[in-house]
Amino acid sequence: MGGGGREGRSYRSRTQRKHFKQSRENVWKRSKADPSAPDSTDNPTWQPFATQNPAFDEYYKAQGIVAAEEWERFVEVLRKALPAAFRINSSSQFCSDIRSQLENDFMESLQAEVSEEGEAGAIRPLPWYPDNLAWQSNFSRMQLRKNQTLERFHEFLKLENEIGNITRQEAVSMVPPLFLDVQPDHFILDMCAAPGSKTFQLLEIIHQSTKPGSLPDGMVVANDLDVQRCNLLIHQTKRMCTANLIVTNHEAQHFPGCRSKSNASDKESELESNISQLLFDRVLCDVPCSGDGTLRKAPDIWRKWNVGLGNGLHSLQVQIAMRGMSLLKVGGRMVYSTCSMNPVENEAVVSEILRKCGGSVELVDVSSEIPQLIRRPGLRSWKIRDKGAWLASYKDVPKYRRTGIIPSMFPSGRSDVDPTDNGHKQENGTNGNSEDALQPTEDAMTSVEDLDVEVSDLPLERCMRLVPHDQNSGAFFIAVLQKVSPLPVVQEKSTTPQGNLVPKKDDEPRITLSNQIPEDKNGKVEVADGANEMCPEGTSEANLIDNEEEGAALEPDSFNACENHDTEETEVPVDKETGSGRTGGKRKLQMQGKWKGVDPVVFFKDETIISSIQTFYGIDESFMLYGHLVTRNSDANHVKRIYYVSKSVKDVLELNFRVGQQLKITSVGLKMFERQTSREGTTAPCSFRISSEGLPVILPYITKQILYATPTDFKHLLQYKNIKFADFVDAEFGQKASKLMMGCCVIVLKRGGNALPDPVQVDESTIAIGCWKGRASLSVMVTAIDCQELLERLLMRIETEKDKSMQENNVETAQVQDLDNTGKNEGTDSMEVGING
Ligand SMILES: C[S@@+](CC[C@H](N)C(=O)[O-])C[C@H]1O[C@@H](n2cnc3c(N)ncnc32)[C@H](O)[C@@H]1O
Repeated sequence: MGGGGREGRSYRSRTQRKHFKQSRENVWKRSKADPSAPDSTDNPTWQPFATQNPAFDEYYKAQGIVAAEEWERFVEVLRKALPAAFRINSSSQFCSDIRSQLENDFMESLQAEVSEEGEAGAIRPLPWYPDNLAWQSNFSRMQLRKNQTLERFHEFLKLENEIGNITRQEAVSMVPPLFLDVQPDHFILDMCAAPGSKTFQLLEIIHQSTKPGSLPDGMVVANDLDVQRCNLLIHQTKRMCTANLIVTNHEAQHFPGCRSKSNASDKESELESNISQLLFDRVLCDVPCSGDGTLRKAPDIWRKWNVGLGNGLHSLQVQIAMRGMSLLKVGGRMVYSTCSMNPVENEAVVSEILRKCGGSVELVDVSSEIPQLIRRPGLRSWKIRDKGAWLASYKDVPKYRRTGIIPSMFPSGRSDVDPTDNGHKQENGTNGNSEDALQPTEDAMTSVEDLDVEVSDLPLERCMRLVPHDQNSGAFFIAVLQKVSPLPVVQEKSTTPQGNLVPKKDDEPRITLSNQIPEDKNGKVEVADGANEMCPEGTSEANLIDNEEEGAALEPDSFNACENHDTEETEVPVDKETGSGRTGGKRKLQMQGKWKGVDPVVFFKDETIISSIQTFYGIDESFMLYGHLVTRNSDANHVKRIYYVSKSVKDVLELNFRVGQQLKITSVGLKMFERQTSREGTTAPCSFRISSEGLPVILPYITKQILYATPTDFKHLLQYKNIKFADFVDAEFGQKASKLMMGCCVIVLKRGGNALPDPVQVDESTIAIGCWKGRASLSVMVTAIDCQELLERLLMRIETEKDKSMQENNVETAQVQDLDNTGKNEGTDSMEVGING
């Protein structure tokens, strides 16, 4: 099982959050859908959400997802607002500091508040999540605001959330990635990934044991059909600052297989890359679902819920899961999950996967994994509700409903109907699809007890259903599947609605009627040839351009997308773009790529620029630049940002070129270098600065333009953003800084004694920031909010270290005290006072 380990992780950057901050809802503000929202009483037109639905009660009582005697408790908890849960980002440099703050400070102080007022619960780590990295808080927003201790906690949550050091995520939604057993060298496909909370977790896991400056061998492909939701995903994952992620925009059920047909001309590239097909070690299949497991968070679902929602999604869920299975390597693991409680979206889908895959896929017994997590076994028996009637097996389905209600929805998956039988239960003559009667009929209620329900012979008890009243959470369904051998050739249309088995002819595309999954040519692995895929509906060109401008990590060089970004993110004077490359003030014409509206990703190979960067920063040769840099612009003279990709991503990009760009990539790579467009910038020897997010990866390899600063001067830089060389407290540092070449430089916080390694040595605790060496001063190139966070964290660390330093009574003590004193002048705007204080 993978999780966020404490040790040996390489910490990633704390910056690159401007877009994220702008676009992301601040989840610590009151949500409209929060039924417990205290301020709602101020609004006379406000109506609480209905928190009941007779069709829901009838359906789930009959399915027996909880025992009859538990029903009242189950719905009572379902009607309560969900406690807020959040995860500490294990990739954050301040992960341990934040955890200690929660464990040693807030847990205690908040508990005091709770006992004073006689209320239950405060904050607590979720016992089943590794390393105390996931937490749950039981305070309402009103409570958070009403006294000083809680207010402080509220501010902490808001800041860390905004910075990206914590991520709000429903507790149960954190579970599926934990069951994937992810290793750092795994290729992982997250099929329906937006808004990306699980993608983020997966990235954390693959990064957790990498050393500073190295990258994991694995990678994540995060896919979603919805372009706007892909943007949310990109914003989420940007905080991870990873070079090991590709974001794609496909229908998951038709995700391209990228199978390369090797021939002589491919030989050269085959030598460089060891993949000839895009297969994955792990697949997360967190499919679209009816979402009734999120009722506590989204109480409007009470009103909208009907049985048709689940019935209508079953086929798509099977298709997506089957595509996932076909893209999974033999020996690989796939987790199928939904935030729905409905067996037709859960056990029925898992059963159909097992049936279709024959013995080549097993449902894994994970009962011994994450033992602290309370879960219920999957059901082996359920029934289908349609048009106000209960159906025990497919033969009960009226003929006119046999396209909407299909055999795979039933426990046996059998389609054995008498072709002359019209279905005996009811014929009401309507032909609508899947809207249930709002009020169950007396007949339907009585008939449910008399149903001769099918019982599956598959080991479905190995599936997991998390229910709200077991651990005060939302509900979730999880199944862990392992591919033990190649998928069988599907020779027959196995579970067609009509139940007729049609032998497959060799020249026909191998398609199973019930799920429409294209299967591959050799019949061993069912991988669709994605070469002819069309742009999915809804991904218009306009949408895609919006997408990229708002947040794609590897944006096309759209000129209007980044100017503000430059000026806001850095304190360095930055000129507006010259406008070269613009077409009449509008976005420049796009390069012709396979995917309409998405500029192709190209490898950046301009030797002059690469070697100028290498020389300027003295980048050690062991850091692979050639072949790892990509852009969206093939004109090197106009490239504004250069992105870095890991070896694994590089291999996939190369494969993608060989197979005719089957992947529609909306984002890839870690922004490493940005062209400096200010007047000062263009006269600097190197026109590319190192971006904040790329800095942690390249830091250990930089040998020039890098200096240590004392804690005092480092803190002053963060406080005042721009300091004249003569004004540094450490005059030697000021002098050294003045001798750097004009342009971007890196300032590393000096810790410990005076003997400093040269070149700079980097470990997990190294704190470094990008600065700009100008004519007379040094300017910080870090966002204001990141400066604030760094300052606070530094003060906290220094407070902890102060005692140690005092005991040793060395030179460092004086600096710590000095810094401590200046920290008390936090509010002052005067640099003079700050420095002299
Ligand atoms: C349950 S949400 C995924 C949540 C996500 N895994 C997370 O943890 O943040 C389902 C996602 O599936 C996407 N989706 C719906 N139909 C899809 C399809 N055919 N292919 C791929 N994604 C699809 C939706 O846009 C939605 O973002």
